[in-house]
Order: sequence, then C-alpha cells, then structure tokens
Amino acid sequence: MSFTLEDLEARIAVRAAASPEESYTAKLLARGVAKCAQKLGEEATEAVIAAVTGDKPELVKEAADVLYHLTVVLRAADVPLAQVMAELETRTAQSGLAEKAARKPE
Ligand SMILES: N=c1c2ncn([C@@H]3O[C@H](COP(=O)(O)OP(=O)(O)OP(=O)(O)O)[C@@H](O)[C@H]3O)c2ncn1[C@@H]1O[C@H](COP(=O)(O)O)[C@@H](O)[C@H]1O
Repeated sequence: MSFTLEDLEARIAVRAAASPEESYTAKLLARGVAKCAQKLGEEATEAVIAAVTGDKPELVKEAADVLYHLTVVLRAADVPLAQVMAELETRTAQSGLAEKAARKPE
C-alpha cells in the first residue's frame, strides 16, 4: 500500500473542482470551513469512541474519516499539507516532552 496523505490532498484538490452534485468533497467545501471543521470534530469523536471501546476495525474506518476530513479542512482554510508536515519535521529535533516544556514553562 503506497497511498499517502499527499495523494489524498491531491485527490481532494481534483474533486474540489467537481460539481457538488457529483462530489461529496465539493459539496462539503461549498458549505464553508465551519461545516468542514464540524464534520472533522464529529469524526474525531467517533474515532475516540472506537479507540476507547477497543473496536480496532471501527478505529481503522474512523481514523480514515478523520484524515480525510482533516485534509478537507486544510483545503478549506487554504493551508497546504506541506506546512503541517514541515511543522512536524521541526519537532523531530527534540522529544515531545521537551517541546511541551518549552511551550508551557511552569
Ligand atoms: N475518503 C473519503 C471519505 N471519507 C468519508 N467520506 C464521506 O464522508 C461522509 C460522512 O457522512 P455523514 O453522514 O457523517 O455526513 P454528511 O452526509 O455530510 O451529513 P451531515 O452531517 O452534513 O448532515 C460520507 O458520505 C462519506 O462518503 C469521504 N468522502 C470522500 N473521500 C475521498 O475523497 C474522494 C473523492 O470523493 P468525492 O468528492 O465524493 O468524489 C473519494 O474517492 C475518497 O478517496
């Protein structure tokens, strides 16, 4: 399996140009960033429930929904996925605990 988040971003960009009658992505984007964000929140909650209940097959599906809807939100907000990946890359220089301490000094 070689499908990547970059592939998903590219597919969403293509489908964004389709008509809302034939594309769920285009229909969602036409409703604006707030609606896209609401859907992301719903799918995130469903992923949390699947994780907490230990339902692995359901978690796989809900995690896919989360990644899809997050990528749609990034497009609606005009934030390239590359910026998110670059932010993650900067964090590889230190541990998460060190990053948290630097962000929230107590
Ligand atoms: N990965 C996904 C994907 N994951 C989830 N979904 C859709 O997300 C929707 C969530 O359904 P809900 O009932 O929760 O939401 P809703 O119909 O918006 O209802 P409301 O909450 O708005 O009332 C479903 O209709 C799913 O089909 C997705 N739709 C599209 N993709 C990808 O996007 C590509 C392009 O899709 P189209 O834009 O439809 O061509 C597809 O080939 C996929 O690769």
